[in-house]
Amino acid sequence: MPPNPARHADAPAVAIEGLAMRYAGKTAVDDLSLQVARGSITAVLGPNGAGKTTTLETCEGYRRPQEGRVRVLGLDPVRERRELLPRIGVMLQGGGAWSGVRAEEMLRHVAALHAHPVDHDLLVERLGLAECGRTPYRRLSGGQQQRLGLAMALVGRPEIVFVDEPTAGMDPQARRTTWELLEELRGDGVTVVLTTHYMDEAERLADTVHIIDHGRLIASGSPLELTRGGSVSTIRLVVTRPFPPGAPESLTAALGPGTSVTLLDSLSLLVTGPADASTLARVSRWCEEQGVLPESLTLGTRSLEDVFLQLTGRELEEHAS
Ligand SMILES: Nc1ncnc2c1ncn2[C@@H]1O[C@H](COP(=O)(O)OP(=O)(O)OP(=O)(O)O)[C@@H](O)[C@H]1O
Repeated sequence: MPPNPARHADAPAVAIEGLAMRYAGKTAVDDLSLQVARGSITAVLGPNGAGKTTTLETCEGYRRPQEGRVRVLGLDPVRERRELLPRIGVMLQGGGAWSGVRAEEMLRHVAALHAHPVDHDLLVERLGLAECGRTPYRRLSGGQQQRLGLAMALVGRPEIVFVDEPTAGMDPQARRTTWELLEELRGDGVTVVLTTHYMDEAERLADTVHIIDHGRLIASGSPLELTRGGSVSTIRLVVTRPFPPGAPESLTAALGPGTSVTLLDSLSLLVTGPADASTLARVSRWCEEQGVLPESLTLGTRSLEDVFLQLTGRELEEHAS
């Protein structure tokens, strides 16, 4: 059946209900439900192994949901794959191109599969691929492979693109270009679903962030909603000698209700809550009572990093590759 964008025109770009996926009995995705609005950029954020790629692969039709239901543009990605495929763009982790093929040939090949591909030369220039057009895929740098993967996802003028860790391995310039490109796509009404474990990427780009950990959705909202407006609300305490046992509990008791304390490592901890003068004074009084010498006491705005830390008790980046 030829693509018919009018079918399910009111359906969300992505609707996932109760998705569960297991590999050899090990749970990768656990009762996950989320929706993606059309024309938005949505980031699925989580550490390595959280289940991001598996979730995306069910949306792309590469994996059949073991439990639950997945719809993309109102269509079943497995049963209605032929109808859906021309309408989606997919950037796989690890590129998805044949190892011996030249970059430009690969892009032309993918373009030829689509009825109305975008201007190939424009895409090559935009993504800085001109200089490596004749280079075999396996000889491209990691960042060039990423950029080619992105070009392959976009060349077919998709209504929705799934990009798996789009800027992993890219240099800062290529990262910025990629972000601008994804923002332009949103400006043109294209829906972008990306996975990332870069907080700054999610914070900068996404209209909605879904944080997942161990296959479960643990928080959803706009970056502003999740960080409560980025108000000053964290104190990072770094000390010169390891904290005594039970330090987080004892500091929590000293600060009273409304604050939470997370031990980051043996020499640093994060206080989340009102970071006002009285909290600061109590933290330094507690240091004095415990006989620990602060090396630094830093006020900060609550970031997605802090949200993740508070929800899981772990830092995201230490899990990042
Ligand atoms: N083909 C597979 N066979 C067995 N286990 C798998 C397979 N693919 C993924 N897993 C496991 O499922 C879990 C989720 O993996 P997934 O790749 O979806 O996570 P992710 O959040 O995308 O991680 P990353 O950020 O490292 O890409 C992990 O524990 C992973 O080891």
